[in-house]
Amino acid sequence: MAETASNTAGLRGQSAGSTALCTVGKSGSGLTYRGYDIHDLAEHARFEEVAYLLLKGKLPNQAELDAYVTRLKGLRGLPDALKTVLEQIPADAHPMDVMRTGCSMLGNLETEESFDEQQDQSDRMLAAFPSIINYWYRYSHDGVRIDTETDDESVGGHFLHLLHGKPASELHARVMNVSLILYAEHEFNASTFTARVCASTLSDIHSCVTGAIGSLRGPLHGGANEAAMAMIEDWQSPDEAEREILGMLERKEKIMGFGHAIYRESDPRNAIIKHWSKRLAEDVGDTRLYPVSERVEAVMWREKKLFCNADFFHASAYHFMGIPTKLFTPIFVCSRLTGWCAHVFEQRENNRIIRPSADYTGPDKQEWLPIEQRQ
Ligand SMILES: CC(=O)SCCNC(=O)CCNC(=O)[C@H](O)C(C)(C)COP(=O)(O)OP(=O)(O)OC[C@H]1O[C@@H](n2cnc3c(N)ncnc32)[C@H](O)[C@@H]1OP(=O)(O)O
Ligand SMILES: O=C([O-])CC(=O)C(=O)O
Repeated sequence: MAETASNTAGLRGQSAGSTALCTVGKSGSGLTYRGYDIHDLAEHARFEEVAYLLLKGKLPNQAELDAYVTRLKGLRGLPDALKTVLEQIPADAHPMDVMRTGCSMLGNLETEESFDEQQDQSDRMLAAFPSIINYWYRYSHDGVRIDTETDDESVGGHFLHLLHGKPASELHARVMNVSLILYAEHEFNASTFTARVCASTLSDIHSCVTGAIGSLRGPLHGGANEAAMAMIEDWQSPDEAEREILGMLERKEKIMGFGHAIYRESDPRNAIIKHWSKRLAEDVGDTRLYPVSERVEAVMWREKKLFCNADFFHASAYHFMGIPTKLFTPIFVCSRLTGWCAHVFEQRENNRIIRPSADYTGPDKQEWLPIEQRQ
């Protein structure tokens, strides 16, 4: 019997292809999108500019950005057949399942007939995904059929407007903008790799994105922001949080929102979203969740030298903006969609079907047994 090659588990450290889209942790902890540093993008850019950068290959000039924002605004409406499907999905469904179904249904109604449509299809999903999730959420939870075609200038503002039924405050729109930028792209992470594998079979873009949504759903990946919130929400004080974390570490449980497959010392997105979480905590007068989060961060570093990844302070930041925990990972979808689609384009440009080999660990050759002789 062949031996398990444990050093290949999770394909860690192995190059599985090349990309011009993103660097992750190349010199310790760096993160760039097409060469632009994440700090510059989070400080100066609009998410729509970053989407343009990833999807069209360069930063837009003002006229191009204006036209792109107008274009996205015009793509927010949902076909009736999609609304009908969303209305069938129960309120207790997981919103990531709703996203997966919504994307797949959109692909049925507006099928990508040729790869020449890939840009248009990506723009459509970028504009329509906040509509899909919030149409379902508001219908199933509040019994209202919302008009998804709002006039908000940004994807993040559109999302919050649909969710709360009123335009987002300047602070909330700003934080959503930063959050969507931070989540947009991350090289060959699990969901993006899923999209690329699917693209490599020359499948359609909705299949690539639907598969990626499924990969992002899990708590070891995008689902960690939601899982982190579920972990910290009941802790009443930093001392209680410390006791609980020490207990979890003792029991060898995973602490959601910590650690990373690539970064070794820090995740550069953490300091950025942490800053905004603090601003939001001040805004809502929080004296519990933010201090609890900071203590968890300190204890994890002290005990395990494990650092917060992008997800941990997203939990408190989203919570302070009144976003229900179950909608955290769908927001990640609305952002990472841009990275997924850009990777699909890149895969298609220089395609070879992705098909690695495996080290066999099963039994040696066996004798065929007729069914009546089997135990
Ligand atoms: C947007 C994103 O997707 S970011 C990732 C979001 N996911 C999470 O936050 C879930 C919690 N974190 C994890 O499960 C992991 O850190 C992952 C999945 C992100 C990375 O997994 P790996 O690459 O296998 O982690 P890595 O090799 O660095 O693990 C080293 C050790 O630290 C431990 N460790 C890593 N993360 C954690 C954690 N969050 N809590 C407790 N222990 C951890 C591992 O169990 C491993 O211990 P071992 O050597 O005794 O088995
Ligand atoms: O890169 C990864 O492994 C996980 C991921 O998507 C991210 O951190 O944004």
